[in-house]
Amino acid sequence: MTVFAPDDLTVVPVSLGDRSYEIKIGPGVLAEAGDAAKALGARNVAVVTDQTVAGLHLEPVMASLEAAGINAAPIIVPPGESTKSFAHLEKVCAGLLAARIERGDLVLALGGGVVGDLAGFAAAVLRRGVRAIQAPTSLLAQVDSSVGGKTGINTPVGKNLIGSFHQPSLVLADTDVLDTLSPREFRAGYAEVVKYGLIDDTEFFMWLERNWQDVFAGGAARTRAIAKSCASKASIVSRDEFETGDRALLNLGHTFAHALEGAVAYDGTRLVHGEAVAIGLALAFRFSASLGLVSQAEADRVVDHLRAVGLPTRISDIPGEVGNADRLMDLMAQDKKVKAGRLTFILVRGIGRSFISTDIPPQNAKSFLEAELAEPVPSFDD
Ligand SMILES: NC(=O)c1ccc[n+]([C@@H]2O[C@H](COP(=O)([O-])OP(=O)(O)OC[C@H]3O[C@@H](n4cnc5c(N)ncnc54)[C@H](O)[C@@H]3O)[C@@H](O)[C@H]2O)c1
Ligand SMILES: O=C(O)C(=O)C[C@@H](O)[C@H](O)[C@H](O)COP(=O)(O)O
Ligand SMILES: [Zn+2]
Repeated sequence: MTVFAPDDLTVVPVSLGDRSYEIKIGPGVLAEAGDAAKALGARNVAVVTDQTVAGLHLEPVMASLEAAGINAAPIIVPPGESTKSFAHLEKVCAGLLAARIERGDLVLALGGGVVGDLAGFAAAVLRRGVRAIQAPTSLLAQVDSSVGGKTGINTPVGKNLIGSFHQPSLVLADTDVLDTLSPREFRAGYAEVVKYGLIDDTEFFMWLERNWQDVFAGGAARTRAIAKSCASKASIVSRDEFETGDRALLNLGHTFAHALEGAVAYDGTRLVHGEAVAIGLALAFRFSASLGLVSQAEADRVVDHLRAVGLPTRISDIPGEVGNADRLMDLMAQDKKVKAGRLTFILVRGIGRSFISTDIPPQNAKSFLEAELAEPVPSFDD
């Protein structure tokens, strides 16, 4: 259920019993940070952010907290995927302890998914758990990573392998801050928006095909896409918080995507998460087509949409070497959906018709990847 409140504010509830919370979406909602932290009973708030976001959006958040009588301490990390590491987790935890963040206090994650995952995980383990507010500043974080409580860091053998489920107490998605996001990062976030249509909402995918330019331009269509994405995620998370079933559908494209991110050693100059997801979505559709589950025409339609917005859809779109099929299979073997050594894939019978499959022989996946890697493909914007 999405509640449309006055003054352009959209509120999406996440129903999780005593861990329920609201996602507030709209222009200027970050100004509520101080009152929200006060209402949650915090005296001290540590604002974890990255250097880029700090330079653009930290000051008004600090001012809002201070105006509400809260002691606010910034903790600033370098931008980029390599910050989701043990080394930076240690630094953030040291900063939280130095700021004397107590169990009744709050960690406020101001940034993209990297800051959200890292700060959320630090909050989960600090003093065995303090509360967090997610204040997502990238499109990807507003439509996905700030919602649902997955937090964590990467390791050299795989993405997000160390982490915890730790739901935020509130999500403040300020649509104004997206104006400073780079076109590349906005596009990358859009891949996770498309994902919701592909999982179980054909209508939404068709709406995106018609309206993506308006979503990119900003205004009502963008807010609608963010709210719709949050509502989709909230619905799945509410029925399967700990991914024992349906929540795995949110991983559509991710078995491949995470292996590709690992293969480039989380080098964001070559590949950022949303781009990996775009390639992963295309691979999931082509893999499903190769298994006879979906028509090639339907797979092409998805690829056409991703390419129309400027997203990559092939492994060869990643600059430089990514390694061979064996390397990618090794990385996929560390996927958290592996059960008794068997890979789980999210496959599709159509657009909006995804399902969880645990019975794909590994040889099929390897042959598929070999074929994809052998494909001679000219250029990214082909
Ligand atoms: N927890 C989850 O459920 C979940 C879901 C999806 C993705 N993720 C994780 O999220 C991460 C990707 O998140 P991301 O795409 O936001 O990457 P990110 O956090 O690296 O942000 C992307 C870039 O945009 C910059 N940025 C962020 N907001 C900005 C703004 N308003 N203006 C200007 N620059 C801004 C950042 O400094 C960074 O350089 C990955 O680690 C991925 O694994 C987690
Ligand atoms: O929230 C989820 O569940 C997701 O799968 C969302 C994904 O977009 C996200 O990238 C998530 O971090 C992947 O989860 P993981 O468990 O495969 O690390
Ligand atoms: Zn993702």
